[in-house]
Amino acid sequence: MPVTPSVPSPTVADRPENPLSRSAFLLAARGEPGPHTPVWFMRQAGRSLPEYRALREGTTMLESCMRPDLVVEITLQPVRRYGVDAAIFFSDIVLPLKAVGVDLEIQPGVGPVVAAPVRTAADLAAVRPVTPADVAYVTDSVRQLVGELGGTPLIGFAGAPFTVASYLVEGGPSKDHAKTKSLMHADPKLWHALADRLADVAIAYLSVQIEAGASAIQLFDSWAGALSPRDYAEFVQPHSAKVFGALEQYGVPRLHFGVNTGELLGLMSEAGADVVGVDWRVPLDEAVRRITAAGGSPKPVQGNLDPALLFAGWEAIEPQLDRILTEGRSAPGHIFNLGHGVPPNADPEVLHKIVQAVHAKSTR
Ligand SMILES: Cc1c2[nH]c(c1CCC(=O)O)Cc1[nH]c(c(CCC(=O)O)c1C)Cc1[nH]c(c(CCC(=O)O)c1C)Cc1[nH]c(c(C)c1CCC(=O)O)C2
Repeated sequence: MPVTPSVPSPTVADRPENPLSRSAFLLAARGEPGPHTPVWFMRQAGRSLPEYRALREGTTMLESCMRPDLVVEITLQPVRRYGVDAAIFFSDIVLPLKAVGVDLEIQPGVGPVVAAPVRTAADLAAVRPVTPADVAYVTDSVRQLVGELGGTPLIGFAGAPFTVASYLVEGGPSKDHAKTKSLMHADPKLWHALADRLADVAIAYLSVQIEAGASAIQLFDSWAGALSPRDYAEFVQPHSAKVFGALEQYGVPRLHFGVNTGELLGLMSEAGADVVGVDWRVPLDEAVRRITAAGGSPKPVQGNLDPALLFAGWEAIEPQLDRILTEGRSAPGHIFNLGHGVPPNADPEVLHKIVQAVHAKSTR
């Protein structure tokens, strides 16, 4: 019986002369031993950094994403300040929709708002995958970044079909995702057409980033935790699996993350992730058990400090780092991260201290 490799095939980053071949992040993502436990933070670039706020002054979020000078500088800011083991490309999950003409904006403090929500088959015509020509600024930005980052890998990313569909169907952020779930059940044919289209959007956008030099990708299904395992398996998993399947050819590690996905970890792993992101609700050793119980082999995991702990003081944070590092050892690889994004009011000093402490505590 053919055995499916659990780690991607070797890429250029594996050649010894490439500084990325020694990247702690890429080694952990492949389940191989490295110099220390790598750290990066979701939303490490952004409002928690004064240098970000200064640079963004007078430019909207989406305009910033289209200017390589800003994208490069904003992506590098947290790498310089924190010494994290990976950079994440500065963009947004709705950028590829904006790039093909979907009328939307990102409202400060609110999130993506869509002028004409997608609720009928006719509305779907507005949504198509990007071509490299639609996002030449992404290729430019990634190429420049890869040149500047040297031995620090760049993570490309996209929104997963469910999370992006939620913004399109609801018209903006939603707590209960009621319109999206209603559409799924009331008109499964339209739902599957929309999710399939959004899988193609993610594939196209991620391919552009990988072809320009991104060393890994993360598919954010931030809001998938709103679904029951049954609905996730029927309405979402096949579409996320299409994204992961299409990217397998590139051989870069594929990370997958959502919030409140404790009940879905096995299914999200099964969708084709090489690394499973875990929020703070499930300890990493238990996450590994859930991933393995789904029938797979153990996989590298990413996470999972509660972002609220950033405000609790070092005395409270440090024991949590020890606990998470210990629990993370039950996985073949552990990438330290928060359980969700850096809150805008987080203290950059605390994040810097966490990077240094995780490195010091895990150096082998
Ligand atoms: C759900 C989601 C979105 N965007 C994203 C997700 C998935 C990740 C997650 O679960 O947090 C992904 C994203 N958005 C952004 C990044 C950049 C890279 C990084 O992580 O440092 C990433 C990875 C920049 C951004 N995207 C956004 C900001 C803030 C805008 C600003 O600085 O004015 C940034 C830095 C805007 C945005 N865009 C979105 C939201 C919910 C918001 C926040 C609204 C707000 O609080 O203002 C949609």
